[in-house]
Amino acid sequence: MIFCIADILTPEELETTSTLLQKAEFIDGKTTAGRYVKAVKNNQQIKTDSEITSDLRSIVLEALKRNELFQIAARPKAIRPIIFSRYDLGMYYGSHFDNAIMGDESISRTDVSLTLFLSDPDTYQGGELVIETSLGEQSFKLDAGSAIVYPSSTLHRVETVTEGTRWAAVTWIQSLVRDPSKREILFDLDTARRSLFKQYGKTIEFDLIAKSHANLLRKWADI
Ligand SMILES: O=C(O)CCC(=O)C(=O)O
Ligand SMILES: [Fe+2]
Repeated sequence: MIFCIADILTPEELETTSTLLQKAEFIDGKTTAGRYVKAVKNNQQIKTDSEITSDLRSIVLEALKRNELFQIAARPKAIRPIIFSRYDLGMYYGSHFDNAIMGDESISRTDVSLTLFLSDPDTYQGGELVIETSLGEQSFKLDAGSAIVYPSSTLHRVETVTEGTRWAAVTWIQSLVRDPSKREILFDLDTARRSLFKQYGKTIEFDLIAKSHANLLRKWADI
């Protein structure tokens, strides 16, 4: 499933993030691209070994940790170090899929990809994230502070920016539940369980759904 998650960052966090990004140093995005992807990657990425980057990463990581929808949609086991990217006029990231395994010393599998949009969509033209799905191509350009999570197995691209600058944060998640269809079942049960509890409290129906959710999670989680 593809999820759009609104307002991951608060307006204050968004402002701090924008201020820090303006001061950050950027390098060619090709430096972190694999052999085949280099040819289609034309963007800038923040230098990772700086205090600004660790401050930016903490803000986004904290925001992801407290976001309930992100937690139940992705079921994160590990989150890769967040990359901040910048697409100026003419920049793009052509069609590609993300590496299945990432990292050197600490490696993780990429199950879910995430883009957190950091620019107001009115401030740039182009720059849509386009994902190939079974229903055809779907194009996303979200509000600043909102994120999209989608299966890392998809082909996707970032359209050329034709005006302004597109800022974004991207990362990859190894999920506790590797199979997207199993994640979807757990997501639905979790949503139903929460809604039942909110409406009727701890009823027998709530208990049965909550128990089934927990038992499937126990069956499917790879720890
Ligand atoms: O910036 C985006 O929306 C996606 C970037 C991307 O696909 C990647 O870094 O692999
Ligand atoms: Fe990608």
